[in-house]
Amino acid sequence: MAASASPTSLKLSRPSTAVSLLRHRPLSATFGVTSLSFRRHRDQPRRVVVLSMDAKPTILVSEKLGEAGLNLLKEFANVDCSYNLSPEELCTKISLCDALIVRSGTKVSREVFESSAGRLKVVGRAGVGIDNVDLAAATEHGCLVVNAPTANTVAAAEHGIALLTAMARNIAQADASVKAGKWLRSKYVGVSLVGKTLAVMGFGKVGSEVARRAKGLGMHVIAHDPYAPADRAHAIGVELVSFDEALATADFISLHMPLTAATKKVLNDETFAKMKKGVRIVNVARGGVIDEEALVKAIDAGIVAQAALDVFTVEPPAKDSKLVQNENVIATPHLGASTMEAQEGVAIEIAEAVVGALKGELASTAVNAPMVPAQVLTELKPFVTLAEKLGRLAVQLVAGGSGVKNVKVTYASARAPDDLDTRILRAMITKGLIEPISSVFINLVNADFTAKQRGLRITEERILLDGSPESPLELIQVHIANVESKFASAISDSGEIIVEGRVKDGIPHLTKVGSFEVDVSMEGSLILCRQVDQPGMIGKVGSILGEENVNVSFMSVGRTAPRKQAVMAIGVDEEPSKQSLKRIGEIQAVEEFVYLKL
Ligand SMILES: NC(=O)C1=CN([C@@H]2O[C@H](COP(=O)(O)OP(=O)(O)OC[C@H]3O[C@@H](n4cnc5c(N)ncnc54)[C@H](O)[C@@H]3O)[C@@H](O)[C@H]2O)C=CC1
Ligand SMILES: O=C(O)C(=O)COP(=O)(O)O
Repeated sequence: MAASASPTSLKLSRPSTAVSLLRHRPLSATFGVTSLSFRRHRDQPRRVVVLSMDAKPTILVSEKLGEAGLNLLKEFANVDCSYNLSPEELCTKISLCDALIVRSGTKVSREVFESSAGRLKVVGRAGVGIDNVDLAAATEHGCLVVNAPTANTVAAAEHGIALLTAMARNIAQADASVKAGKWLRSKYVGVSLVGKTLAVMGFGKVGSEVARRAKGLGMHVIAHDPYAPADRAHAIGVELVSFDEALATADFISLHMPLTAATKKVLNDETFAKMKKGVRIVNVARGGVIDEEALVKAIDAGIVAQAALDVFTVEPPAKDSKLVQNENVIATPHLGASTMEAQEGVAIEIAEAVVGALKGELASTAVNAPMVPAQVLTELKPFVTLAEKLGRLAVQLVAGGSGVKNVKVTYASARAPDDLDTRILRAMITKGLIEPISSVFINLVNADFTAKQRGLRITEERILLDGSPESPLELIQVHIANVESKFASAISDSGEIIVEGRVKDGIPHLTKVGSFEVDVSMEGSLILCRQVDQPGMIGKVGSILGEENVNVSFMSVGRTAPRKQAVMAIGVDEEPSKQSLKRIGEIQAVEEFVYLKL
């Protein structure tokens, strides 16, 4: 059945409200001001609708944070600074918090997310390493994790260099002996750095700053990092080498990789055996990248001459730790990021990221969600709303009992597929598909995970259109296969439920249902009626709704041919009573109808 090309439509005028990508529920004071105008209801006064106005969010800060960051947080939220909480105390408090800010000393375990019972929306790590946060659990609970990846880079690099030089010249041991009244000049003869080879393991932000500084000390610097671009290394005169080559040639090894499954205990019995005898090791990364027992053995065997450690597998390490007590080891209590400057920097960086995330903005330092540049997000914003509404509408068209398993999303755009980032759109369609039929809250963080968990397979298809790619997208279609519909006209010729939408003047519009073309703004709620096309239908439906003061915001009729079948789409601001819907269904020409909440 072919539908007519141009649906008839009446007028709408309505500003769009803010798009929330990350929030579960409205959080801070959110004012949505809606002014409606519609020809058929000219006598109605303009209205201002306050959508919601909730209390301030609560942010728990569980470790010391710089003052400037705290002040930023306090402008927006209630801030609870509670340090040294036990795991049980943290789990108890967290159910009353919308955000949690930690450093390396707080374990944000699965239990923390479970105890939050859905309230915790963002965990901010005031620093780089997120190995103390259970990322999988965060994602499963739809909780965004953000970090502050840049503000402590220089501090960590400077600490690495401080440990390197202190170790080479026995500064810590010599200082302790002078304070103990000794004067052991021949015992503390050190080694020179100039001309020695330093292997930087992990050539990221800290690693490359260490390399730059070590070159300034006259060292020959090599680096191992399977993911670092060679040109970045060449630019500062560093050669990238294999792991084994780094171990075999280094006089000093400085560790700067994250702690991951791949880097856990990467220095172990086997790898110590590959090192040059007398090598010296600096670790400002994470204790877990070294097998600490193996390090003690390697020191005892003379393979490792000295080690300078800022980080430990368990922090603080045991008082009688053989490693810490070894006279060839110098240790600091995880001080890499602890400069006044770095702490003010990370505090501001994390406060901005957490406040932004609580406002529903996308964070550029998100660890478990797509990072989308601000200008791409601005462009996609109306399509984000459209995507969610299409998903919401499509799933409500499915007849009860038939499970949605296969959804295809088609994006038609004149932009090259690589220029269109659909991750947010897919997440919002998923949100629209799942939320109306479950109690789960979906956001950008947990959308893919939740879809997979529910056996919902979402495939995406791009259609490349001719023409000017001014807008990122022309239209989005959502197809649901292998289901029955409670509105048979929503099933297209291909046997799937199809809904299609476009953005017009910044407002999402429904432009197709099944094979019928309509044009109705997707705000408020929607009544879809299939009827025999005949005069007076709009009036009949309109007056039933008008009788109970239900405001019609938009009407559109898509028909196969004059006086044949037509689908009428009616946008309403208020929910009509069951009685009114029944009366619409009883209009003689109406063959089927459905009421949908957008
Ligand atoms: N002690 C302290 O207070 C501080 C410690 N850190 C730690 O320093 C480390 C580095 O931090 P950033 O440089 O900011 O991170 P980054 O992400 O900029 O750099 C990490 C680098 O490690 C590389 N890498 C990943 N797997 C590797 C592997 N198997 N072998 C070699 N390289 C690998 C990555 O490609 C990346 O280039 C992290 O573990 C971080 O937690 C950072 C700041 C302060
Ligand atoms: O940023 C990092 O990765 C750090 O290790 C710094 O840890 P901290 O914030 O000082 O507990």
